[in-house]
Amino acid sequence: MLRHLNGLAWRVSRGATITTLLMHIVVVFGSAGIAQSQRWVIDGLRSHPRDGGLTWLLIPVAVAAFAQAASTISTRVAANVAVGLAQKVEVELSEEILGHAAHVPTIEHLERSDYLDRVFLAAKGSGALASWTRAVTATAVCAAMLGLSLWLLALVHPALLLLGLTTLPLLLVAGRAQTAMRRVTDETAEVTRLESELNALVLDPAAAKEIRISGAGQTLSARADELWADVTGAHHKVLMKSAALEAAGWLCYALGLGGALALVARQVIDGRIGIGALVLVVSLSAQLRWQLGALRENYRQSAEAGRIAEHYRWLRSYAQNSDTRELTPAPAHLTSGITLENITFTYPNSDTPVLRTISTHLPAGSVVGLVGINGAGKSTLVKLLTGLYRPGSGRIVVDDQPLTDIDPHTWAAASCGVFQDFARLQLLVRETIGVGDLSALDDTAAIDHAVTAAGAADLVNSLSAGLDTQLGTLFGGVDLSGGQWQRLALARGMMRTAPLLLILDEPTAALDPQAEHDLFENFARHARAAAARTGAVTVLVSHRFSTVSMADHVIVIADGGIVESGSHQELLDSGGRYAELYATQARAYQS
Ligand SMILES: Nc1ncnc2c1ncn2[C@@H]1O[C@H](COP(=O)(O)OP(=O)(O)OP(=O)(O)O)[C@@H](O)[C@H]1O
Repeated sequence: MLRHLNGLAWRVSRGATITTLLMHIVVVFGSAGIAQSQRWVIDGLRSHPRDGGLTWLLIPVAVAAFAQAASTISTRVAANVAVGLAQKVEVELSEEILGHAAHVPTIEHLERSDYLDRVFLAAKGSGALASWTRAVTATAVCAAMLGLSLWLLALVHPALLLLGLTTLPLLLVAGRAQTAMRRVTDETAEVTRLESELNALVLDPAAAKEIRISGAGQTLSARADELWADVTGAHHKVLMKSAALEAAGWLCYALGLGGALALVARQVIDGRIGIGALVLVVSLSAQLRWQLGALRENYRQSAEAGRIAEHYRWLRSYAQNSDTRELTPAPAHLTSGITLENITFTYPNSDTPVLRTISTHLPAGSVVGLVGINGAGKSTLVKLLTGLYRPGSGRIVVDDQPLTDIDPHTWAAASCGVFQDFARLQLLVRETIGVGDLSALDDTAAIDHAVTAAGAADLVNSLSAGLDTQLGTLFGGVDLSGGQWQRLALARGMMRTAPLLLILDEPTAALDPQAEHDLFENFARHARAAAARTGAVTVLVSHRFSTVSMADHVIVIADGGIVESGSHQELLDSGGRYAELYATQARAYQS
């Protein structure tokens, strides 16, 4: 991972990478130079006669001034350049993290809290991760400065090396504190996510209506505050414990330092070493304290980045593992159609199967209606067909090829659809429609065609800047009614002109009956054109029988299985579940 980050840093700015490295080397030798030159000056004062001139002072003073200037300037330059470099690396890393999250073709992981925790921690920590190289280099620099200081001390008296030992407890404590903090951060990730979600909900304009009317805003805020108090409470406990251990570590170091100063003072009094050595030890002791603090802090940052790197690696391997097999692209045409063989499915966060045994054939070029009461599993079946979820058992076969052998990205590119929980993309109108087929994002003619097919031409023409109108109030654009947003979602779903699978999952729920009728006629034309070109299968989920009756073939789902199938008329004639649902709806319309 560190190699990957170094590679990223090198790619985004070679100059900054080299400058940081050189500046760090100057810092290491600069600090040792300062201490050593002080010793030369003091010892020189004793050994040179007072009336013998001061030319001997020139070299040590020049070394001291140069070392001081070089060390200070290099520290500043290294810090500033490293921050700029880390920011650039962070941008690249954030893109990679979102790329890994988007690369997974299914969506079941988005409902797994362990996955979401990892994404949350990796995305939140991308700054720390981007600074990993800097933190590791700074740790190495501090360790080198510490080593150099200890070496200079050993030159005064070998016993002073023991001062190095007294720094160990402090370093051990830093490692322990880091491990404890990592554990508590990972353990509280889900609660932290929930707290952010609650706060976001209070500010979300879409949820604002219900929250204001129900007066739940304060309750949600209070709940978020409670969760935050839990998270900070857990962190606080670890911090307090670490602070106590750290204080013990510093005490150990202070005792060592006191002993070292006493030893050197004794040597000076006995005339075994010069007073310059005492000054050197005092100067190095001050530096040691600073070096230790910096070592500890940089180590903490390195360890923190290492923790984030673990989540990042997990995400990367999760995204890569999802397509390790040899896969073939989706076919250009369907000849036989799509077959479902003994499909079962249970959501990852549930124990109750939604689909028990689904076996059926959806012929190429046909329009298939899916019918069933709320919660019967219609949308779930649609998600399995589009490859957003994988069946628990059984298989989906496209012509004669199992769907699991088809590259999911090409299958997604061969599918288009409109779902009941369609997205309200707050972009320009042309973008919110154009993302339905990224290759045609800049193709105004294709977008106009989709707009007309979805019956959204009047809507687009009524907007002040037409296709270039900004949508949504988040960015000062216009807001639309539910039905108008839905029409744009429909236009988006119609951008792909040669799909193999067209999905309409209750696409017209927000439209009035006349609008629905017009829309379905338009859509049927689109579906027939696609069927003639590619043998596309159209799956239509609707509660409105006037719409379902236009399908070639209707499948009734109940209790996790298919209870009836046939044409609209056949099902009415058989007097089964479909006829019963139809009669209930007809009565409701009459009354
Ligand atoms: N992400 C999910 N995690 C767990 N359970 C889910 C999830 N999505 C749906 N379910 C459950 O699966 C069952 C089938 O849901 P599905 O959305 O497929 O029904 P549906 O037939 O499309 O219903 P509706 O007509 O209301 O749209 C329901 O009991 C629902 O609660």
